[in-house]
Amino acid sequence: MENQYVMVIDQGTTSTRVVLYDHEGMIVEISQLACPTIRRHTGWVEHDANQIWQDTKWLMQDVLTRAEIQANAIKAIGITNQRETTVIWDKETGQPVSFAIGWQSTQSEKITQKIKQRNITELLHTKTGLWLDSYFSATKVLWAFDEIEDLRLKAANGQVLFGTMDTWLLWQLTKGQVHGTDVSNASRTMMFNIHTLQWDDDVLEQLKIPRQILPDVYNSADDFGCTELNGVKIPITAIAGDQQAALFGHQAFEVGAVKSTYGTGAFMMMNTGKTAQESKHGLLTTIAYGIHGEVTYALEGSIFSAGSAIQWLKDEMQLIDNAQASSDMAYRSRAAAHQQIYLVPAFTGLGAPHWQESARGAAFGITRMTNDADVVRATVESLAFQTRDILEAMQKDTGIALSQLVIDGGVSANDYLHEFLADLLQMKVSRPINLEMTSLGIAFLAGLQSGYWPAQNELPINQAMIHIKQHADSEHMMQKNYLGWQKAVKTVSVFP
Ligand SMILES: Nc1ncnc2c1ncn2[C@@H]1O[C@H](COP(=O)(O)OP(=O)(O)O)[C@@H](O)[C@H]1O
Ligand SMILES: O=P(O)(O)OC[C@H](O)CO
Repeated sequence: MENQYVMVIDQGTTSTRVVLYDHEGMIVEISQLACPTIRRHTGWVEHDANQIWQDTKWLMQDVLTRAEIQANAIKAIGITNQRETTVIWDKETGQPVSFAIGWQSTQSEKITQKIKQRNITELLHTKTGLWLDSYFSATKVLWAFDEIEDLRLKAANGQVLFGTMDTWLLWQLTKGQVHGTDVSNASRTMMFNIHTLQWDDDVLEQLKIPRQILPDVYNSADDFGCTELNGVKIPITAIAGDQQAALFGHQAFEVGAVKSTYGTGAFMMMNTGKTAQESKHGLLTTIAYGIHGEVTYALEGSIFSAGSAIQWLKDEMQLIDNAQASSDMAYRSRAAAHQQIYLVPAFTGLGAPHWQESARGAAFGITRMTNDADVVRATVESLAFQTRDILEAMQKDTGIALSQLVIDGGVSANDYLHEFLADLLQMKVSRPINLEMTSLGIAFLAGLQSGYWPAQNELPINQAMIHIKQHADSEHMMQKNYLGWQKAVKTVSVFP
């Protein structure tokens, strides 16, 4: 395996990255471009799918150049991606019919409300494991059908194709040969039956979405065809949603193993093994990964605003010059300890466990003494409070009392967040030195399928971790703080 690498395409909400991994599971090279967001109206979050494909192609070349290797050193490619984000494109021309509709986008909110009135929420939930919300792809497709001339007809005639970001990139990489996705991504569309592992005819009939626009569904580790890079044919051997890939990256293979990933959003996931455990507390039942025709399920809590709240502090509020500064500033606020304030970042509604898509953000407890550092601290802390909401729901659903948590993703580099999480959750919280668990996970899946690694239990374990334990005297204060947060969230949920 010397001089051979696995190439990962990690198409996230904030950036697109191409990463090379070696046989020890170490990053050899990484190349990254920002993924610009288009905001045509309040609440809309879109991307230019063509631009993402052009950037991906460029990054694949750039990473080879930086690593000074040839394409024939790449054993296999894996794709991982922001989930739910919806692209529809013309089958003949390959041109998207509009911008990609981002997972955070609320433009299909009215459609979602209308469907809610039809009392099919339970049916959708039972079959897909998801709670009806504009977050998932199905209502985004319906929005496009309503808004784009003739699109419904073209879909019925099989002239257009639907895909999440993985499907779009796979179609491009294989020059239109493969229209496919994997079970983990399919399970986020609200059209896929997580029990039969098929697109669900009842759901499609209820929503009036024609089956022929949907991709073929593969295992997460599977043979997805080949792409040509500098004249060399390279197999694409894995696809998985970014959150599921991160679970795999942590090697959270045991039932009950949990991770929380802080990227643009934050997503806590528990491996529930072969059981599609239904949540009674607002979590999602989803597919973690599929290998050799067998799927592993997970419970998931989805937090819509994490890194996006940090970006808001930087871009709109201009309280920090860069994301990294948020940690020092939060510490500065705590040192001054004016008062506990709460910032509920419900910019695009609230996800799990509240599912209030019309909720909007608010700040509570502001006084004449409140300053910029306090707002930054409250924003960083809001990520931890939301994590506790999910953790409590997860413990109630499963009866499993967690004693530690592993975290990853760009925002988990924030030392203040890391320390505050340990205190608030009253447990040891650990983050790996390599925060790119998403790309590591898809490298593992691609490497397993291509024979780069022989078996799941022989994957390299080289994750140096930073561990933080709760402060001995923090429990009482944190309990008080958390009660304040719960009141704040409740208020936001009923406003306006
Ligand atoms: N030290 C930090 N503190 C807080 N946020 C950070 C820090 N470093 C990066 N971020 C945030 O992390 C996010 C990017 O994380 P990443 O995992 O790359 O996201 P994605 O997968 O959604 O593209 C950005 O929103 C950025 O603002
Ligand atoms: O871009 P991320 O890493 O926040 O991930 C987005 C999720 O996949 C949305 O469900």
